[in-house]
Amino acid sequence: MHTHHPGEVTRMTQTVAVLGTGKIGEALLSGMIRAGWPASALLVTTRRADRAAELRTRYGVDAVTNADAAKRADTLILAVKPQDMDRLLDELAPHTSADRLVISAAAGITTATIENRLPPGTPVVRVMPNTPVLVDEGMSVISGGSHATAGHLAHTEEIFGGVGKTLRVPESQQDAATALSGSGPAYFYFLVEAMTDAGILLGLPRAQAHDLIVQAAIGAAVMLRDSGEHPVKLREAVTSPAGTTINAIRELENHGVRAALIAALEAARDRSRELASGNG
Ligand SMILES: NC(=O)C1=CN([C@@H]2O[C@H](COP(=O)(O)OP(=O)(O)OC[C@H]3O[C@@H](n4cnc5c(N)ncnc54)[C@H](O)[C@@H]3O)[C@@H](O)[C@H]2O)C=CC1
Ligand SMILES: O=C(O)[C@@H]1CCC=N1
Repeated sequence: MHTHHPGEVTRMTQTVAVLGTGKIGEALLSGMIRAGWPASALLVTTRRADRAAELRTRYGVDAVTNADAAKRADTLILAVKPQDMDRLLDELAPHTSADRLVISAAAGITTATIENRLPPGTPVVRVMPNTPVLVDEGMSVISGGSHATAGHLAHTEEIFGGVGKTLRVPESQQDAATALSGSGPAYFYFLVEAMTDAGILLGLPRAQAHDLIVQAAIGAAVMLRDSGEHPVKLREAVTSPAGTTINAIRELENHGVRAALIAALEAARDRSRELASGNG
């Protein structure tokens, strides 16, 4: 008896192209290969020939032109910067057809903007992934455009679900999701960097300070994910009466760290909105 994973048939018969293979494009490509996509079903496009050669060697995938990718691939994943999207859509439009699924990972760019530039009826899905897709702990936030069916969304989840979690949201929430989740890892890296500096100030060697903070981050992250407890409860459990932690917390409050984070994520959301209007 054979048991078929519903995704298997799709995977064997579908070609997926990653257009623009920079940081997020390559992260996704490597994740798809780890998740079992055959290299023969994957195409990439790049701006530079040496980059194409590098990706061919590293992953065994074919590097082609954007026009060829549009002709050959069933699913096109657009992973160029929002500022480069206009030009990419110009290159694709004459060669693609409405039976292609177009997935955009670009911050800010709406499905309507992409639909308007491609053959009428083209299904478009907007996804905001993040770089932890590199370690299969990504978060990909997904919204369908006006021609995206349940099947298109499921196919998108199959691709991005191989490298982490997925969540569907209405497209009106994508700018917020970008601020929280797309940019989110950067805030944690920033905190680790700052706290490692603090360790230096307190006299620890940099490597030890780094390791202590990273392990605190991992421990805290796993507890946040697995304990089912509210973050306030978890923090209270660390904060002993008249102890060390409360002294640190008072300084964080004095320096407005909570308000700073709220303002920071609001600024990221606003920038995502600006990028929608092609504001380089
Ligand atoms: N870096 C991140 O954490 C995340 C990035 N994104 C989105 O992913 C997109 C790419 O971001 P990054 O990977 O950080 O930038 P990146 O600059 O590393 O990658 C973009 C790549 O696209 C290539 N490119 C540009 N125009 C091209 C064209 N016409 N044909 C072929 N290749 C072309 C560039 O040479 C570059 O390698 C952006 O739209 C960004 O909003 C989304 C989620 C997270
Ligand atoms: O910084 C950016 O614009 C991209 C989108 C989300 C993460 N990186």
